[in-house]
Amino acid sequence: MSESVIRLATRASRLALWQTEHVASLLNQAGLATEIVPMQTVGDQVLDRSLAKIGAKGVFTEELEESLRRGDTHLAVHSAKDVQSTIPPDLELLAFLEREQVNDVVISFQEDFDISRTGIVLGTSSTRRKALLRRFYPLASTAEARGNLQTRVRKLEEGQYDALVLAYAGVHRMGYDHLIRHVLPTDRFVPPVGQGSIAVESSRFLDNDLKVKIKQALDHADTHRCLLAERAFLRTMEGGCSIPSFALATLTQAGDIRLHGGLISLSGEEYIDITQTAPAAQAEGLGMAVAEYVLGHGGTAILASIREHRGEQ
Ligand SMILES: NCc1[nH]cc(CCC(=O)O)c1CC(=O)O
Repeated sequence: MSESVIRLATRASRLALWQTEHVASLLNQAGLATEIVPMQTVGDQVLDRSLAKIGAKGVFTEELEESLRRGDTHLAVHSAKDVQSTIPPDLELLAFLEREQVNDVVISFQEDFDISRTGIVLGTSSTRRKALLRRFYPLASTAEARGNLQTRVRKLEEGQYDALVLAYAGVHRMGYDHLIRHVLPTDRFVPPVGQGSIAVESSRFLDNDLKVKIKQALDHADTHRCLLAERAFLRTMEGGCSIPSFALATLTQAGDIRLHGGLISLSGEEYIDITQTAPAAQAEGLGMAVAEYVLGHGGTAILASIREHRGEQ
Protein backbone atom coordinates (compact mmCIF):
# COMPACT_ATOMS: atom_id res chain seq x y z
CA MET A 1 0.00 0.00 0.00
CA SER A 2 1.29 3.43 -0.87
CA GLU A 3 2.10 5.79 2.01
CA SER A 4 0.23 8.60 0.31
CA VAL A 5 -3.22 7.02 0.54
CA ILE A 6 -5.36 8.83 3.13
CA ARG A 7 -7.22 6.30 5.27
CA LEU A 8 -10.66 7.50 6.40
CA ALA A 9 -12.18 6.04 9.56
CA THR A 10 -15.99 5.94 9.53
CA ARG A 11 -18.95 4.22 11.12
CA ALA A 12 -20.37 1.50 8.93
CA SER A 13 -23.94 2.82 8.70
CA ARG A 14 -25.15 3.78 5.23
CA LEU A 15 -25.41 7.45 6.23
CA ALA A 16 -21.87 7.46 7.63
CA LEU A 17 -20.57 5.76 4.48
CA TRP A 18 -22.39 8.27 2.27
CA GLN A 19 -20.79 11.12 4.19
CA THR A 20 -17.35 9.51 4.05
CA GLU A 21 -17.66 8.86 0.31
CA HIS A 22 -18.52 12.54 -0.07
CA VAL A 23 -15.35 13.49 1.85
CA ALA A 24 -13.32 11.00 -0.22
CA SER A 25 -14.58 12.45 -3.49
CA LEU A 26 -13.61 16.00 -2.43
CA LEU A 27 -10.14 14.74 -1.45
CA ASN A 28 -9.83 12.83 -4.74
CA GLN A 29 -10.75 15.99 -6.68
CA ALA A 30 -7.85 17.69 -4.88
CA GLY A 31 -5.54 14.93 -6.10
CA LEU A 32 -5.41 12.98 -2.82
CA ALA A 33 -5.97 9.21 -2.90
CA THR A 34 -8.26 7.71 -0.24
CA GLU A 35 -9.27 4.43 1.31
CA ILE A 36 -12.41 4.03 3.46
CA VAL A 37 -12.09 2.03 6.70
CA PRO A 38 -15.53 1.28 8.25
CA MET A 39 -15.83 0.36 11.94
CA GLN A 40 -18.48 -0.21 14.63
CA THR A 41 -18.99 2.17 17.57
CA VAL A 42 -20.74 1.65 20.92
CA GLY A 43 -23.64 3.70 19.53
CA ASP A 44 -24.06 1.17 16.71
CA GLN A 45 -23.87 -1.84 19.01
CA VAL A 46 -26.08 -0.84 21.95
CA LEU A 47 -29.53 -0.43 20.38
CA ASP A 48 -31.86 -1.29 23.26
CA ARG A 49 -31.24 1.93 25.21
CA SER A 50 -31.64 5.59 24.38
CA LEU A 51 -28.42 7.56 23.95
CA ALA A 52 -29.24 9.48 27.11
CA LYS A 53 -29.21 6.21 29.03
CA ILE A 54 -25.99 4.88 27.47
CA GLY A 55 -24.69 8.13 28.89
CA ALA A 56 -21.04 7.81 27.89
CA LYS A 57 -19.65 10.67 25.87
CA GLY A 58 -18.53 10.02 22.33
CA VAL A 59 -20.70 6.96 21.71
CA PHE A 60 -20.39 7.42 17.95
CA THR A 61 -16.81 8.72 17.86
CA GLU A 62 -14.55 6.93 20.33
CA GLU A 63 -13.59 3.89 18.24
CA LEU A 64 -12.79 6.19 15.32
CA GLU A 65 -10.59 8.35 17.54
CA GLU A 66 -8.77 5.28 18.87
CA SER A 67 -7.99 4.31 15.30
CA LEU A 68 -6.50 7.80 14.67
CA ARG A 69 -4.36 7.42 17.81
CA ARG A 70 -3.02 4.03 16.75
CA GLY A 71 -2.17 5.53 13.36
CA ASP A 72 -4.38 2.95 11.60
CA THR A 73 -6.24 5.80 9.89
CA HIS A 74 -5.43 9.44 9.09
CA LEU A 75 -8.85 11.07 9.30
CA ALA A 76 -12.11 10.31 11.10
CA VAL A 77 -15.32 11.43 9.41
CA HIS A 78 -18.22 12.23 11.76
CA SER A 79 -21.62 13.89 11.72
CA ALA A 80 -20.62 17.18 13.39
CA LYS A 81 -23.60 16.73 15.71
CA ASP A 82 -22.10 13.55 17.15
CA VAL A 83 -18.72 15.11 18.02
CA GLN A 84 -18.07 15.91 21.69
CA SER A 85 -17.77 19.57 22.57
CA THR A 86 -14.22 19.08 23.88
CA ILE A 87 -11.73 17.21 21.72
CA PRO A 88 -8.90 15.29 23.46
CA PRO A 89 -5.60 17.26 23.32
CA ASP A 90 -3.88 14.81 20.95
CA LEU A 91 -6.63 15.19 18.33
CA GLU A 92 -8.01 18.13 16.36
CA LEU A 93 -10.95 19.05 14.17
CA LEU A 94 -9.45 19.95 10.81
CA ALA A 95 -12.52 20.78 8.77
CA PHE A 96 -16.28 21.26 8.74
CA LEU A 97 -17.97 20.65 5.40
CA GLU A 98 -20.57 23.03 4.02
CA ARG A 99 -23.74 22.61 5.95
CA GLU A 100 -26.85 20.93 4.54
CA GLN A 101 -30.29 22.39 5.36
CA VAL A 102 -30.41 22.19 9.18
CA ASN A 103 -34.11 21.52 9.91
CA ASP A 104 -35.67 18.56 11.62
CA VAL A 105 -38.35 16.94 9.47
CA VAL A 106 -41.26 14.57 10.03
CA ILE A 107 -41.44 11.58 7.70
CA SER A 108 -44.37 9.20 7.32
CA PHE A 109 -45.76 6.63 4.88
CA GLN A 110 -49.21 8.21 5.47
CA GLU A 111 -49.62 10.68 2.63
CA ASP A 112 -52.15 12.79 4.55
CA PHE A 113 -50.12 12.68 7.77
CA ASP A 114 -50.86 15.66 10.03
CA ILE A 115 -48.66 16.21 13.09
CA SER A 116 -51.37 18.25 14.86
CA ARG A 117 -53.81 15.31 14.98
CA THR A 118 -54.70 13.74 18.34
CA GLY A 119 -53.14 10.42 19.37
CA ILE A 120 -50.34 10.06 16.88
CA VAL A 121 -47.11 8.26 17.84
CA LEU A 122 -43.84 9.85 16.77
CA GLY A 123 -40.62 7.84 16.81
CA THR A 124 -37.56 9.62 18.18
CA SER A 125 -34.85 8.95 20.74
CA SER A 126 -33.61 12.49 21.05
CA THR A 127 -34.35 14.20 24.40
CA ARG A 128 -34.42 17.55 22.58
CA ARG A 129 -36.98 16.40 20.02
CA LYS A 130 -39.14 14.70 22.68
CA ALA A 131 -39.24 17.87 24.81
CA LEU A 132 -39.91 20.17 21.84
CA LEU A 133 -42.71 17.90 20.65
CA ARG A 134 -44.28 17.94 24.13
CA ARG A 135 -44.22 21.73 24.06
CA PHE A 136 -45.38 22.42 20.51
CA TYR A 137 -47.42 19.28 19.70
CA PRO A 138 -48.80 18.17 23.10
CA LEU A 139 -51.44 15.92 21.49
CA ALA A 140 -48.78 13.61 20.06
CA SER A 141 -46.89 10.95 22.01
CA THR A 142 -43.35 9.71 21.37
CA ALA A 143 -41.77 6.25 21.25
CA GLU A 144 -38.09 5.23 21.25
CA ALA A 145 -36.53 4.85 17.81
CA ARG A 146 -32.89 3.78 17.91
CA GLY A 147 -30.80 2.21 15.19
CA ASN A 148 -29.57 3.47 11.87
CA LEU A 149 -31.91 5.30 9.51
CA GLN A 150 -32.80 2.23 7.45
CA THR A 151 -33.75 0.32 10.62
CA ARG A 152 -35.92 3.18 11.81
CA VAL A 153 -37.64 3.56 8.46
CA ARG A 154 -38.32 -0.21 8.42
CA LYS A 155 -39.95 0.08 11.88
CA LEU A 156 -41.98 3.01 10.57
CA GLU A 157 -43.12 0.96 7.58
CA GLU A 158 -44.07 -1.91 9.91
CA GLY A 159 -46.37 0.51 11.73
CA GLN A 160 -44.51 0.93 15.03
CA TYR A 161 -45.01 4.70 14.71
CA ASP A 162 -47.13 7.04 12.61
CA ALA A 163 -44.09 9.13 11.78
CA LEU A 164 -40.41 9.70 12.60
CA VAL A 165 -38.77 12.99 13.53
CA LEU A 166 -35.30 13.16 11.98
CA ALA A 167 -32.66 15.54 10.70
CA TYR A 168 -33.36 16.61 7.12
CA ALA A 169 -29.67 16.05 6.30
CA GLY A 170 -29.82 12.31 6.92
CA VAL A 171 -33.25 11.89 5.32
CA HIS A 172 -32.09 13.68 2.19
CA ARG A 173 -28.74 11.90 1.96
CA MET A 174 -30.48 8.51 2.25
CA GLY A 175 -33.03 9.37 -0.45
CA TYR A 176 -36.17 9.52 1.71
CA ASP A 177 -37.28 13.01 0.61
CA HIS A 178 -40.55 11.60 -0.79
CA LEU A 179 -41.60 10.65 2.78
CA ILE A 180 -41.23 14.18 4.21
CA ARG A 181 -44.61 15.48 5.46
CA HIS A 182 -43.47 18.45 7.60
CA VAL A 183 -40.33 20.58 7.64
CA LEU A 184 -40.17 21.81 11.25
CA PRO A 185 -39.32 25.52 11.50
CA THR A 186 -35.90 26.28 13.01
CA ASP A 187 -37.21 29.15 15.15
CA ARG A 188 -39.16 26.64 17.29
CA PHE A 189 -37.43 23.34 16.57
CA VAL A 190 -33.98 24.84 16.91
CA PRO A 191 -31.52 22.16 15.77
CA PRO A 192 -28.84 20.66 18.00
CA VAL A 193 -25.29 21.95 17.73
CA GLY A 194 -23.69 20.84 14.47
CA GLN A 195 -26.71 19.33 12.73
CA GLY A 196 -26.25 19.05 8.97
CA SER A 197 -22.46 19.44 8.85
CA ILE A 198 -19.76 16.78 8.53
CA ALA A 199 -16.69 17.10 10.78
CA VAL A 200 -13.25 15.77 9.87
CA GLU A 201 -10.84 14.96 12.70
CA SER A 202 -7.17 14.02 12.69
CA SER A 203 -4.31 13.38 15.03
CA ARG A 204 -2.47 16.59 15.97
CA PHE A 205 0.67 14.83 14.77
CA LEU A 206 -0.49 14.36 11.18
CA ASP A 207 1.96 15.90 8.70
CA ASN A 208 1.39 19.66 8.55
CA ASP A 209 1.53 20.01 4.75
CA LEU A 210 -1.03 17.25 4.46
CA LYS A 211 -3.28 18.98 7.02
CA VAL A 212 -3.18 22.19 4.96
CA LYS A 213 -4.15 20.30 1.77
CA ILE A 214 -6.97 18.49 3.57
CA LYS A 215 -8.35 21.74 4.99
CA GLN A 216 -8.23 23.39 1.56
CA ALA A 217 -10.11 20.51 0.01
CA LEU A 218 -12.79 20.12 2.69
CA ASP A 219 -13.29 23.09 4.97
CA HIS A 220 -16.16 25.54 4.42
CA ALA A 221 -15.15 28.77 6.17
CA ASP A 222 -18.67 30.07 6.89
CA THR A 223 -19.86 26.73 8.27
CA HIS A 224 -16.67 26.45 10.34
CA ARG A 225 -17.26 29.89 11.89
CA CYS A 226 -20.87 29.02 12.76
CA LEU A 227 -19.79 25.70 14.26
CA LEU A 228 -17.17 27.41 16.44
CA ALA A 229 -19.94 29.50 18.01
CA GLU A 230 -22.29 26.54 18.44
CA ARG A 231 -19.59 24.29 19.88
CA ALA A 232 -18.48 26.96 22.38
CA PHE A 233 -22.15 27.17 23.45
CA LEU A 234 -22.24 23.39 23.97
CA ARG A 235 -18.95 23.38 25.91
CA THR A 236 -20.22 26.07 28.26
CA MET A 237 -23.53 24.25 28.75
CA GLU A 238 -21.52 21.08 29.56
CA GLY A 239 -24.32 19.35 27.75
CA GLY A 240 -23.39 16.64 25.34
CA CYS A 241 -25.98 14.96 23.17
CA SER A 242 -28.12 13.72 26.06
CA ILE A 243 -29.15 17.24 27.17
CA PRO A 244 -32.05 18.95 25.36
CA SER A 245 -30.07 22.03 24.43
CA PHE A 246 -30.07 23.58 20.98
CA ALA A 247 -28.15 26.25 19.11
CA LEU A 248 -28.11 27.48 15.56
CA ALA A 249 -25.58 30.00 14.26
CA THR A 250 -26.09 31.80 10.96
CA LEU A 251 -24.21 34.60 9.23
CA THR A 252 -25.90 37.96 8.77
CA GLN A 253 -25.63 39.97 5.58
CA ALA A 254 -23.03 42.14 7.29
CA GLY A 255 -20.94 39.03 7.98
CA ASP A 256 -21.63 38.90 11.73
CA ILE A 257 -22.65 35.70 13.50
CA ARG A 258 -26.13 35.42 14.92
CA LEU A 259 -26.55 32.66 17.48
CA HIS A 260 -29.93 31.39 18.69
CA GLY A 261 -29.40 29.03 21.62
CA GLY A 262 -31.37 27.60 24.47
CA LEU A 263 -32.49 24.75 26.66
CA ILE A 264 -35.84 23.06 27.25
CA SER A 265 -36.98 21.02 30.27
CA LEU A 266 -37.83 17.35 29.63
CA SER A 267 -41.54 18.09 30.15
CA GLY A 268 -41.39 20.85 27.57
CA GLU A 269 -42.83 23.33 30.08
CA GLU A 270 -39.74 25.48 30.52
CA TYR A 271 -38.06 26.87 27.44
CA ILE A 272 -35.22 29.36 27.74
CA ASP A 273 -33.72 30.85 24.61
CA ILE A 274 -31.94 33.94 23.40
CA THR A 275 -30.50 35.28 20.15
CA GLN A 276 -27.30 37.35 20.19
CA THR A 277 -25.08 38.70 17.42
CA ALA A 278 -21.33 39.33 17.39
CA PRO A 279 -18.53 39.91 14.87
CA ALA A 280 -17.43 36.64 13.24
CA ALA A 281 -14.00 36.88 14.90
CA GLN A 282 -15.72 36.54 18.28
CA ALA A 283 -17.59 33.34 17.45
CA GLU A 284 -16.47 31.44 20.54
CA GLY A 285 -17.13 34.34 22.91
CA LEU A 286 -20.64 34.58 21.45
CA GLY A 287 -21.26 30.88 22.09
CA MET A 288 -20.11 31.25 25.69
CA ALA A 289 -22.21 34.39 26.24
CA VAL A 290 -25.40 32.77 24.91
CA ALA A 291 -24.85 29.68 27.09
CA GLU A 292 -24.11 31.81 30.16
CA TYR A 293 -27.31 33.76 29.60
CA VAL A 294 -29.32 30.53 29.34
CA LEU A 295 -27.67 29.00 32.44
CA GLY A 296 -28.23 32.20 34.41
CA HIS A 297 -31.90 32.50 33.44
CA GLY A 298 -33.14 29.12 34.66
CA GLY A 299 -30.86 26.78 32.67
CA THR A 300 -28.81 25.68 35.66
CA ALA A 301 -31.99 24.58 37.45
CA ILE A 302 -33.24 22.69 34.38
CA LEU A 303 -29.90 20.86 34.05
CA ALA A 304 -29.99 19.94 37.75
CA SER A 305 -33.50 18.54 37.44
CA ILE A 306 -32.51 16.52 34.35
CA ARG A 307 -29.53 15.04 36.25
CA GLU A 308 -31.75 14.21 39.21
CA HIS A 309 -34.24 12.53 36.87
CA ARG A 310 -31.41 10.44 35.33
CA GLY A 311 -30.15 9.44 38.77
CA GLU A 312 -33.55 8.01 39.59
CA GLN A 313 -33.60 5.70 36.59
N1 LIG B 1 -27.90 11.15 16.08
C1 LIG B 1 -27.78 10.37 14.87
C2 LIG B 1 -27.52 11.24 13.69
N2 LIG B 1 -26.32 11.82 13.52
C3 LIG B 1 -26.39 12.59 12.38
C4 LIG B 1 -27.64 12.45 11.83
C5 LIG B 1 -28.12 13.11 10.60
C6 LIG B 1 -27.15 14.01 9.91
C7 LIG B 1 -26.89 15.31 10.61
O1 LIG B 1 -27.67 15.73 11.49
O2 LIG B 1 -25.88 15.95 10.30
C8 LIG B 1 -28.37 11.58 12.63
C9 LIG B 1 -29.76 11.13 12.43
C10 LIG B 1 -30.82 12.09 12.92
O3 LIG B 1 -30.62 12.83 13.90
O4 LIG B 1 -31.92 12.09 12.36
